[in-house]
Amino acid sequence: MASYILALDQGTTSSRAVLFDQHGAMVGSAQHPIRQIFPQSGWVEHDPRELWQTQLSAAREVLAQCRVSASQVRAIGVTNQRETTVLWDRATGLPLMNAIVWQDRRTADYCGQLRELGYANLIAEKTGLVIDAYFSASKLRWMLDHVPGARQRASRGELAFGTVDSWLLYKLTGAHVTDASNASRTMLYNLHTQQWDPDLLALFDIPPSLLPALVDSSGVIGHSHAELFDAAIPIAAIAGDQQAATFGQACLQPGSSKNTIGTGSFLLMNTGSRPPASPHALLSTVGWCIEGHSTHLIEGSVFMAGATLQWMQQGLGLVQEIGQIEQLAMSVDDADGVVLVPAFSGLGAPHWDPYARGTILGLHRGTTRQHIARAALDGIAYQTVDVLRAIEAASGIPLRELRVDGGGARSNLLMQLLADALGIPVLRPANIETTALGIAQLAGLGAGFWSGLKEIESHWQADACFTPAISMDQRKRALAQWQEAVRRCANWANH
Ligand SMILES: Nc1ncnc2c1ncn2[C@@H]1O[C@H](COP(=O)(O)OP(=O)(O)O)[C@@H](O)[C@H]1O
Ligand SMILES: O=P(O)(O)OC[C@H](O)CO
Repeated sequence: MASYILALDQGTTSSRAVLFDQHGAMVGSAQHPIRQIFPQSGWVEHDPRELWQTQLSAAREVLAQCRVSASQVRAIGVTNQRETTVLWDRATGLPLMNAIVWQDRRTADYCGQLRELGYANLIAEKTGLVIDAYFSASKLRWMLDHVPGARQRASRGELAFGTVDSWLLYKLTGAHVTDASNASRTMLYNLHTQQWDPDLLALFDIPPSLLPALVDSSGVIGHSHAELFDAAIPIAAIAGDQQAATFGQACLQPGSSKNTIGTGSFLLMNTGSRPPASPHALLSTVGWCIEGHSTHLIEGSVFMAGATLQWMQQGLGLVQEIGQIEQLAMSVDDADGVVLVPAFSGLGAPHWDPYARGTILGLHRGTTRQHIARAALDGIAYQTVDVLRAIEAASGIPLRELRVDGGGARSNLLMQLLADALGIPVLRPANIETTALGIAQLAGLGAGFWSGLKEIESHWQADACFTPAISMDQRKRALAQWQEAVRRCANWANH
């Protein structure tokens, strides 16, 4: 009887379940969208119960659709939007409030105070992170300070904190665990000791009893509750979605890199068995931890990429379907001087400005929605250039090509604009669900379904290669205009 690996990919905009066969080929998938809750400007929340219910429904659906029984599933791997913070009651399993999503900026002022108090070097040295509202620590502190009674209950050991992986693992198995790839995004994990850091817990005023236990990214962690599927299934991997995508893109050697264009855009380079010495304005993060050995990555995180197109569809009502933005943008030769900086949630790497806001410059009477659509795609590409240049400077390794995946990789025009802006070839794999593939591979390795990295690498196949088609001069001019636009949107929310 054939057997399979089931990947659960809880992303920012949807919960997906993808089934893979013995060859690493996708045999089916199911997906449910997630409600985005915006209580105030700069705040973004998800309902944790919805994250779980949509994830469970997607898992059940893909099994039913493919007529695969739970006993045929050798292992489940869980991957997730990172940093997003959940706080729940250990006794009832109920969340105390909505999850605070990674894009949420409510703790920007508190993070600014930490920077002013001179904690930037200490935090960078211990965690590899830049002080920013992006990470979980300040979000968890906010919850403890704002949910009535939470701090007292936390100090009595009644509450549990987790990123979305922990929350899903808790619902699947009852265990309260996370792995180093997710822990390294909390700002509470020490990259060098590979443990939660007591000094940081004290700094953020977080009781250690809230924290999940640390487990390997690959290896059997537990089994799903029998009543969830028609048999208990081993859970054999956990990893943050960007790290899983790096694995799924077969970036297994130092120097290899990928960019995922989903809600945000995340460029990661493998730096081997040690954290990079000086990540500059980038992040040093754990890729995956197998048998206690961590592989490290350097990362540039951009907060709004594909989400810019969602805003154009849902916020502006410019198009019915996101795919139509590409058609609009293709009907003009260029953006005709319009530049769109998608700083809707501030700017991440390498600018780190929580008070920057989205900007459209260069409008004139002849500007059409086609030009604005084109400028939106350009803006997604130019943000990647800023990050790629910073990664090259930090690592000393010039990139010769870039592997790209995520929902944005569906757009051929965006892939071409990216190659034009970067000046290097952009490779799109046959399976752009590389996040799901990567976590399936980690689970397959952990459950002994696949023999090792050699077999895993053979799963990667190219679908298309986009090569730069503009001159160096054109690129230079476009990027200079972009840099100027970024400068002008800086600190906008404080004006
Ligand atoms: N045809 C398309 N062209 C460009 N972008 C697209 C297209 N289809 C989807 N997207 C973008 O992909 C993003 C979703 O990608 P996905 O990898 O599913 O993200 P996430 O994991 O963050 O939920 C959306 O923000 C959407 O704008
Ligand atoms: O849900 P995604 O794919 O946009 O990924 C979100 C990132 O993990 C945030 O750090």
